[in-house]
Amino acid sequence: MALSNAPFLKMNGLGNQIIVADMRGRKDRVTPEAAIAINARVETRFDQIMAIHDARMPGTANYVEIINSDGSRAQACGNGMRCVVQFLSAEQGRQRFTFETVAGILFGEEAETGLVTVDMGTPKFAWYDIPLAEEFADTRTIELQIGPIDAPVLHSPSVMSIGNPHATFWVKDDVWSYALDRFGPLLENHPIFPERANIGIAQVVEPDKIILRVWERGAGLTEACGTAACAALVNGARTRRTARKATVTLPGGDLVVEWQADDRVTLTGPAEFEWRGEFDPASGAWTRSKAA
Ligand SMILES: N[C@@H](CCC[C@H](N)C(=O)O)C(=O)O
Repeated sequence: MALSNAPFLKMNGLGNQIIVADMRGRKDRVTPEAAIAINARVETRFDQIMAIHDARMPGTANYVEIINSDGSRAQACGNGMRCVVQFLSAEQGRQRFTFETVAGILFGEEAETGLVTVDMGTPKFAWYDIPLAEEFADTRTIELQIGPIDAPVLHSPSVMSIGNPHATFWVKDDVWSYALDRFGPLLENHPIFPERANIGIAQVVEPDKIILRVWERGAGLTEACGTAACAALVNGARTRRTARKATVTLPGGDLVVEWQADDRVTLTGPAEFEWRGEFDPASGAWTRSKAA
């Protein structure tokens, strides 16, 4: 028997294109084929689908699954979590939520200002946790063998996991002068990253100001990436380039990231509703709702 369509909201978190799929009360999942089909249409091009399922663990509001636009599954998505918090907050009239994700238990809260803060958990630095394909005693700076690319600074990133794998490459000049569209795929798929990696190019302007561009694993160049902003701040602080709290400016705008004394990392920024529709989680066939 065919299942009914599931409702979705098209949202964005600082220009990170997000589809919030309401899978509550259902047993099925969004398939990779559906994600690829949805992304193939210009109107629904997206970076991540955040699929909200019924809670599986006591004490959590929901289980949230994350699907990249290439159909792969991700463990964490900061901008998407803010969209989920804003959707549930508007629906339920309460501001604080606890979620289960593959990356662990995360917390989110919408403030009176409309900005949303998510607690993204604790960073991991061990090579096997990121993961890397070979042992590195110190992941604050690793040397990559990349072959003859014309940007030597793109050989020595700081690497870590904030649920998902990140490499932050530090540059002293303008982040826009680097052909991230060309280097991104090469670095994302470098053999040192057995599960691929999100690639950030970061410039520290002041200890509390970072400019960042990101090539996302499974999604390519995006306007903003919340977990990459967390990685830039944490990697910046552990290499003594930045303070433990900073504004991270991405093409889509600003995020505030703090690496707290208890080791947890928080991310604050906007989330915006665009339009709603319904879709078939198996095939990706969708229609836009007439209601706003
Ligand atoms: N847009 C995200 C990150 C989404 C997941 C990432 N592409 C991955 O595969 O790890 C964010 O805001 O954090």
